[in-house]
Amino acid sequence: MAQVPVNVTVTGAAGQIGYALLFRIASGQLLGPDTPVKLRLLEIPQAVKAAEGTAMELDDCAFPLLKGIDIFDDATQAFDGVNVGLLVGARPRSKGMERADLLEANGGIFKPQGEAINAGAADDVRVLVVGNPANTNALIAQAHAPDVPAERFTAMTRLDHNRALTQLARKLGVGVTDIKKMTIWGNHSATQYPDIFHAEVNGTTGAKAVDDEAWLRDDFIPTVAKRGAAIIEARGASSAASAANAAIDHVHDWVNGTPEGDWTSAAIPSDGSYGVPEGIISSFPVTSRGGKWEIVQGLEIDAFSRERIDASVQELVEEREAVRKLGLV
Ligand SMILES: NC(=O)c1ccc[n+]([C@@H]2O[C@H](COP(=O)([O-])OP(=O)(O)OC[C@H]3O[C@@H](n4cnc5c(N)ncnc54)[C@H](O)[C@@H]3O)[C@@H](O)[C@H]2O)c1
Ligand SMILES: O=C(O)C[C@H](O)C(=O)O
Repeated sequence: MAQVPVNVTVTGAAGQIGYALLFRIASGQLLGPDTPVKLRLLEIPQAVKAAEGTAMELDDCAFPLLKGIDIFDDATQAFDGVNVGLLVGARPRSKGMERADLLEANGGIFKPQGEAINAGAADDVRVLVVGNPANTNALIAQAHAPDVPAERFTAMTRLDHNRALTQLARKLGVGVTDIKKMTIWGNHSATQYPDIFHAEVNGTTGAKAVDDEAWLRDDFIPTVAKRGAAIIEARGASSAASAANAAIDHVHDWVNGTPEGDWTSAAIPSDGSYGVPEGIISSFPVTSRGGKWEIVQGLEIDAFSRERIDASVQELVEEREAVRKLGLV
C-alpha cells in the first residue's frame, strides 16, 4: 500500500537555510528513502515570490518522494496537518538592538506559530526550532501550544555537536566516525559547553586522548562555541548549508533513532536532569528510541564541566525570565 506523505512545514523557506534544506528534505534525506513528503512553505508576504521560485526548482528536480508543495504567508494554514515543523525563519539581531528587543521581535513570530501548531498540527507533530535565539524561541512556541506534548518542541544544537566532532577529530588525527558520545550542553550561544570528557575515541575518552587542558579550555571550547560568529565573519552571512545539514541530522535521528552505542546532542525540555531547571529547553546528551528523545543519565560531571554547564543554563534561565516579563511564556 502506498505510504501517506508526511507533511513537513518549513518556515523561512526563502532564506538561505531554507534553500539548503528543502532539496534535501525532498530527496528523502530527512525521513528516509521510503517516506514520501509534502512540503508546506511559510514565508512573509514579501518573500512568497522567492519561495515560489524555489518551489519551481524543486519541481524541476522531479524528486520521486515529493508529493506536493504549498506556499503560505499565514501560519495557521502552513501548520495545518503538520507532522514535522522546521522553524527556521526568525528575526535577526540588527544594529543597536538589545537582547530584550530581539526576544520581543521573535515572540511576534514564535507565539503565533505555536498557536498555529496547537490549532492544526497532526497528533505526532515534532518541532525543531533553528531560528535564533533557538532555545528560547522553542520555549515561546511551546508555551502557546498547550495541547501538544511539551517534549515535541526542540531546538537545534546538532550543528554545534557536528562542529565539535570535527574539531576533536582534527586535533587527534582521527576520522569523525572514530568519535562517539560527544555532548553539547546548554544554550545554542557562545556560552554552550562542548564536553569531551564522556566522548569515546578508540578505547579512551576524548579528554584523555587530547591530554591538554589548555587546548581544551582556550582553543576547543571557544572555537566550537564561537564558530557561528567566525562563519559570519568569513562568509558575510551566517552558516546555511551546515545548519541545514544539522537540521536534517536532528530530525532524521529523532524519527529513526540514534545508532546503538552512541548518542547525540539536542536541546529538549529539561526534566531536571543534571540540575538543569525543569522546563527550560537546554542541550543534553540524548538518544532517540521509538521516536522519543531520552536524556542520557548517570554521567559524572566534574568541577570543570559543572561550572560551564551552569553558566550556559543560567543564560537560558535569564532568557526565560526576559520572555516571562514580556508575557511570552
Ligand atoms: N540553531 C543553529 O544552529 C543555527 C545555525 C545557523 C543559523 N541559525 C538561525 O537560523 C535563522 C535563519 O537563518 P537564515 O540564514 O536562513 O536567514 P535568512 O535571513 O536567509 O532567512 C530567514 C527567512 O525567514 C523569513 N521569515 C522571517 N520572519 C518570518 C515569519 N514570521 N514566518 C516565516 N518566515 C519568516 C525571512 O523572510 C527569510 O526569508 C536565523 O535566525 C539564524 O540565526 C541557527
Ligand atoms: O546565526 C548565527 O548567529 C550563528 C548561527 O547560530 C551558527 O551557529 O552558525
